[in-house]
Amino acid sequence: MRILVFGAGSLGSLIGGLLAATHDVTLVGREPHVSTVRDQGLEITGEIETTTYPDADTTVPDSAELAIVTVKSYDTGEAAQALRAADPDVVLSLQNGLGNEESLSEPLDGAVLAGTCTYGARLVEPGIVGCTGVGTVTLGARGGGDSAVAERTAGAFESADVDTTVAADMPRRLWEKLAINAGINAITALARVENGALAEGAAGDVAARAAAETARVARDSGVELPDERAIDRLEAVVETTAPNRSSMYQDLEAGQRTEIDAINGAVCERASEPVPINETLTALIETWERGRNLRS
Ligand SMILES: NC(=O)C1=CN([C@@H]2O[C@H](COP(=O)(O)OP(=O)(O)OC[C@H]3O[C@@H](n4cnc5c(N)ncnc54)[C@H](OP(=O)(O)O)[C@@H]3O)[C@@H](O)[C@H]2O)C=CC1
Ligand SMILES: CC(C)(CO)C(=O)C(=O)O
Repeated sequence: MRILVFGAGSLGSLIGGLLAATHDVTLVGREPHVSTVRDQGLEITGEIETTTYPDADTTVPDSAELAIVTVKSYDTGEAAQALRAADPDVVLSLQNGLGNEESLSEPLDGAVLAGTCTYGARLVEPGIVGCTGVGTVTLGARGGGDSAVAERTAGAFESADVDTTVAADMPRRLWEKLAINAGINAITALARVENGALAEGAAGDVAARAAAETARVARDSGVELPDERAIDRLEAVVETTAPNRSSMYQDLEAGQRTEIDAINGAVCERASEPVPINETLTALIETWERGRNLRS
């Protein structure tokens, strides 16, 4: 399959690098990473060790069967515009947060699939990406239901040994992942603690309330997600990722913009009743971003 990965940072390089073992892959990213990959190949280190040889560029090729989007959520609109030149048959987002599929489907004609990914990745240096956790890609029709396109896409991932599940309930899964990120990311970033610090105490209670608010907004949006399910999933992820620094904690440490708009901000935007925990977390992170001139 001719696959284009838009946003060859940490996750895009890992997934694109793995897919390049059996597919014709182009990584679209930044210099000097893309020239290093073109010249020397992409080295994957950590929990998976291999070198593959995807093509790499700063602009999109003129066609693609599948485009995988792995930019940060605040760059999705720009990614969608850039992808018009490749006119991909199928577009798949593996990003965190809500609203990415909507941003992609507006300017693009191809089928847009929803996805989540529990692989962990970190760009170590140009040409080298670390796999910090072997996980699963879950994908399916963005509105839910069976999808032959999703089955074909999953087949392409599996033929490259990327563990993949096709799900007929992607809306619920996206909200469930959102509840986890809404509970963990901003709190660990603001308190500068690893995920495991939310296993007990006041911060853990606030995280559970953020997840429960998210579940309520999901139900108001027509997605069946009980509070207990959202809190159970949050607690399970806090336990399994206890030593991790959340991506938002890492963003704050690096002085970079966060994905707050697509996480707690997305909950606030869709809520028809007050969601005080999500509103507070959004306001605090946005204030930090404004103070750093990372948002207008
Ligand atoms: N890393 C991980 O383990 C996981 C990440 N995710 C999600 O995946 C998404 C990506 O995360 P991650 O890989 O960590 O982020 P990164 O910032 O490492 O990767 C995104 C890359 O896309 C590049 N990019 C943005 N816009 C363009 C453009 N117009 N042209 C070319 N390149 C562009 C960025 O460059 P620049 O920074 O210069 O703009 C950056 O290199 C997020 O939504 C994240 O939440 C989900 C699961 C796991
Ligand atoms: C699941 C979790 C919270 C793991 O750290 C994550 O997705 C993130 O940090 O963005």
